[in-house]
Amino acid sequence: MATTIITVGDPDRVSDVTNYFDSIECTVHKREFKTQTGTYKGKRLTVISTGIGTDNIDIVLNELDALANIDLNSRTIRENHTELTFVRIGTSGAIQEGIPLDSFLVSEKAIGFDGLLHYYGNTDFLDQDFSEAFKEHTNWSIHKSSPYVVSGNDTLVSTFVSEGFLKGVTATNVGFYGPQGRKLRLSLQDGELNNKLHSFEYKGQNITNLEMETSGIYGLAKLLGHRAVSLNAILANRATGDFSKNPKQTIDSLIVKTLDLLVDEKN
Ligand SMILES: O=P(O)(O)O[C@H]1O[C@H](CO)[C@@H](O)[C@H]1O
Ligand SMILES: O=c1cc[nH]c(=O)[nH]1
Repeated sequence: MATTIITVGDPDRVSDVTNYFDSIECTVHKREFKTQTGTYKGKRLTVISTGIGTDNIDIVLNELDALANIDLNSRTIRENHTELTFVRIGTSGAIQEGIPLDSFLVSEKAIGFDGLLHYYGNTDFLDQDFSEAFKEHTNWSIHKSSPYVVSGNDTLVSTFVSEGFLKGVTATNVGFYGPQGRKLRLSLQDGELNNKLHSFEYKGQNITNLEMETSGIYGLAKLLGHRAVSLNAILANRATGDFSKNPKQTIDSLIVKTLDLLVDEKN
């Protein structure tokens, strides 16, 4: 495993990334988790698919951390901590009209509706004032997990912002349909939720986009002493109802841009 790890949702996206590599040294595939390690322009990288959702992120981040920081023979924590860098290359839907289709957005923060972080201790880094303001604004049902707010790695976020990525607050949802306000045959507990996300503002920050992994990645990376950044290819704009006409091309350009930026990165 390399110390810089690209996570993607879709197992097929792993080879979309590694097709650009100079060489691939290993491939492993089990369930939705496909992993390839190789080099791109001389930089060693691991690419892993996580499938969908923070429940899978819990498995992926804990197990990759274990490979780096636990001696699996003696089952003891290694004395010297190895810091990993996680870079999510994912897709997302914007909820503000001003975010163009096919743009790239780096998540400065995530607001997680998934509840994963509440199962861990030592989460003092969560922004409680932000989540309290959000719960009040949305009249959040007590039957749902309590939202939590967590930041990405500042240095990594700045690197991508300086390369023209938009910056935003990403809502990590616990599902794709009801939790993201999509209606097929079922009615919603709060049909106004996406409008409330759209109108929410806290200290000049708006919620910008929806996806399903970032809060778990940011939260576990902080707990485990790693760096993380989440990059979103904006394929839908839920506020305008528009969808990308070239999703494959947009994801591909995000992959190439990210790989080139990672070559210049420190780890
Ligand atoms: O394209 P990926 O990386 O899977 O990301 C987004 O797409 C999936 C939902 O379609 C969720 O995993 C969401 O986070
Ligand atoms: O709207 C979207 C697009 C991609 N992934 C999501 O979870 N939501």
